Amino acid sequence: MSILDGLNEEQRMAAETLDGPVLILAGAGSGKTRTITYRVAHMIKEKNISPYDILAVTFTNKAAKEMRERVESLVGEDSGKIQISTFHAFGVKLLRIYGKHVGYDSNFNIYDSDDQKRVIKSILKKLNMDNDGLKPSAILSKISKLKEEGIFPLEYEKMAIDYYSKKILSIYIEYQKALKENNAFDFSDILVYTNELLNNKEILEKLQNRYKYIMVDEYQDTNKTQYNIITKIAAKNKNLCVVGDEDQSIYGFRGADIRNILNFEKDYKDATVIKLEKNYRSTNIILSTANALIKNNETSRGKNLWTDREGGELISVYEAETAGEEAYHVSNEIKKIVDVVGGYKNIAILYRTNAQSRLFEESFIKAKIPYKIFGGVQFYQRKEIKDIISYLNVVNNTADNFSIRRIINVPSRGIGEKTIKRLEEYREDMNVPLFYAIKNVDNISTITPKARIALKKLYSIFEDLINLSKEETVTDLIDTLLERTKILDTFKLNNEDERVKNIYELRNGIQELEKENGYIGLGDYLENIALSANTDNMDESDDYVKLMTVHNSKGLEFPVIFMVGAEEELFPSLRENTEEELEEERRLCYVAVTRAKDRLYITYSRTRATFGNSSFMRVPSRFIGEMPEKNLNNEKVYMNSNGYKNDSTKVASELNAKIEKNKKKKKKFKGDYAVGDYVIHKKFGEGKVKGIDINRVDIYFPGHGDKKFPTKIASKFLSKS
Ligand SMILES: Nc1ncnc2c1ncn2[C@@H]1O[C@H](COP(=O)(O)OP(=O)(O)OP(=O)(O)O)[C@@H](O)[C@H]1O
Ligand SMILES: [Mg+2]
Repeated sequence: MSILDGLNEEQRMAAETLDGPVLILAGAGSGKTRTITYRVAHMIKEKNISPYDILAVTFTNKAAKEMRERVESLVGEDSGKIQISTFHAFGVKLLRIYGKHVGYDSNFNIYDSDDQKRVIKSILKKLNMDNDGLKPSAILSKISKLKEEGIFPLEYEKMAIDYYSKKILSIYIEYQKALKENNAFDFSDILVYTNELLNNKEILEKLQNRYKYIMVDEYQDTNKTQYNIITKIAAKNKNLCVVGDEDQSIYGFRGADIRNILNFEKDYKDATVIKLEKNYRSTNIILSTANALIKNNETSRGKNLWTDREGGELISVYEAETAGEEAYHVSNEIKKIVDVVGGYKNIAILYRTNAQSRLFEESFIKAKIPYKIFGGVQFYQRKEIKDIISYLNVVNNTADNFSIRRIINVPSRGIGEKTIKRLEEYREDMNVPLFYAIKNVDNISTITPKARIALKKLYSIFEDLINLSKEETVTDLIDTLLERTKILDTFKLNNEDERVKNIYELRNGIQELEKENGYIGLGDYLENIALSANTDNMDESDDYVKLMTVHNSKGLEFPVIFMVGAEEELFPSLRENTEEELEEERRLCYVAVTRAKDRLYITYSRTRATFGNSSFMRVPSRFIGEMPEKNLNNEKVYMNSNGYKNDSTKVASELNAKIEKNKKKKKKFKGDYAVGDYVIHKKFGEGKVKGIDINRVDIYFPGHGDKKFPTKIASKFLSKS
């Protein structure tokens, strides 16, 4: 009996080939993740390889947790010694140890997008650009993209020749400086600096000697920095096993580079390449549908995935009149099938954008269907929770000015704008963190006695918390924090019960965590929160319907999938219309379809409110038309015996005709704009018309995002390009 008995021949071969580079390139549901999980167990249990020698990188915390549990069930508690984590968690671990080499203290904080926005805003102010019409979120996504592609300020300087890029460059430089000054990393920087660490020969050698066997799941979605990190550490032993599926690369928009997996054989000439062709997940109906769909991608190399699960339920396609009716239909179907499919827990709703969740939520509440949404605004993003976390951030890292600024007057303690301005001036003059300016408030003569007392009180709270944090649990820390700041009293006074409840929930969560894991240091706790992701708390056994974006469903599987909102301009969502982007959307659809084990439902609506209240006529997604007709069971009103495709074309052309008619009608009073036209705006520069509504023109301006103008007055702002 071997652990590897649980694998088929090809999988087994991949799990047994331990020396040298191995590439497992295979389609969805073929057991890639299972293979590396078993491979790890086999190494430890049957090959006597020390668990400390192994580095396994997964795409999400959830995947890491699952892999660890799986390995544990196969080998026992040795699994705890293996480094199984996401790239980010691995990076943080290294930076805690070696951060000094890249200019960081080990107690660094991790900034989320809200923190990042605050940093950007303060820089815009500092550079006198806050009236330039630049959107912090647009700047941030540009900077992150540059980082993910490995382009740092020095390199960007050479590329930044136009007006807009030059502005971005100056913000980028200041931004990096600010993060370092506050001893904080943003998400991308965790990887960027981890990679930089590895330029230190001594450190690199240490890591190369330690991690003799490396495995990476979902390799098709690694970016350049992640690629570099792995390549460097693996360079000595070259025992690198990567698994992935080029047809599931869905993070190109965020800098993932599909070439990393496609060039593996070039990078490692002696690589063993293994293809897995048997799909264990889905019925033949679902699998053949996915195969047919992905064939439409030029870049797809074609797959011979097969399954012995012959036949299966046809894919149900449903056309709703409105988006609300779509949600209603889904609730109805769920009620019909829930008992047959083994409960709500076996059902997932996948959509293209988080915004679509609202209607489903409403309809599930009405229908009394238990559900949980993964993604959207997260618990830790709530104001009151962020406030508490900001206090803890300061306790953990007193250089963190942004966290201090956030809570300096929360709850209100009489510290006003003027006082803050004087503290900031002192901070700048003396070149110290804000924390020390507060400590030395007696030296700032311009601060009023009243404000001075308040600041001293705040400082003493911090002093006590910092002392406590060295020996007490995080729960104790929170209790003292609540008691000393009286933050709950303010909420209670204002009848903000929800906030009070949330803070208690936070506290209970910490207590649970401590019960499970014993003592947890403050730094570890904060890291845990910062790296937590949407799908972390998904428990397969809890009996509720799970709702999430297709992106978040990556690597997961469910007996029943509802793929909703299958409409042109939503899925595929065509932002800029390039062929490459369309192919990424198709890969996303392939991911959605292949999450389903037994049943797949596809729904779309003929109308959907997009801009504010107005309803837009919709066209069914081209992806439906690319699926084999014989696999689809149309519940469409327009269906007849000729099969789906004909109808799809008919419906589409009918809708298109309507849209054209509407467009023409609108053209009269909207000043002659048509979708696809280029226009010029004084402030935002050149933009492209994306959509026209009865009363709005929707225009995309590179660098500024989407802007909407009332049609009646649009011509005042815009001229034709
Ligand atoms: N040899 C096997 N015997 C039994 N079940 C298997 C085997 N290989 C895979 N499976 C099962 O098939 C399903 C899909 O496997 P897995 O999630 O590892 O596939 P994957 O290739 O990683 O999929 P994805 O591309 O979606 O990440 C799982 O439920 C897994 O347990
Ligand atoms: Mg997988």
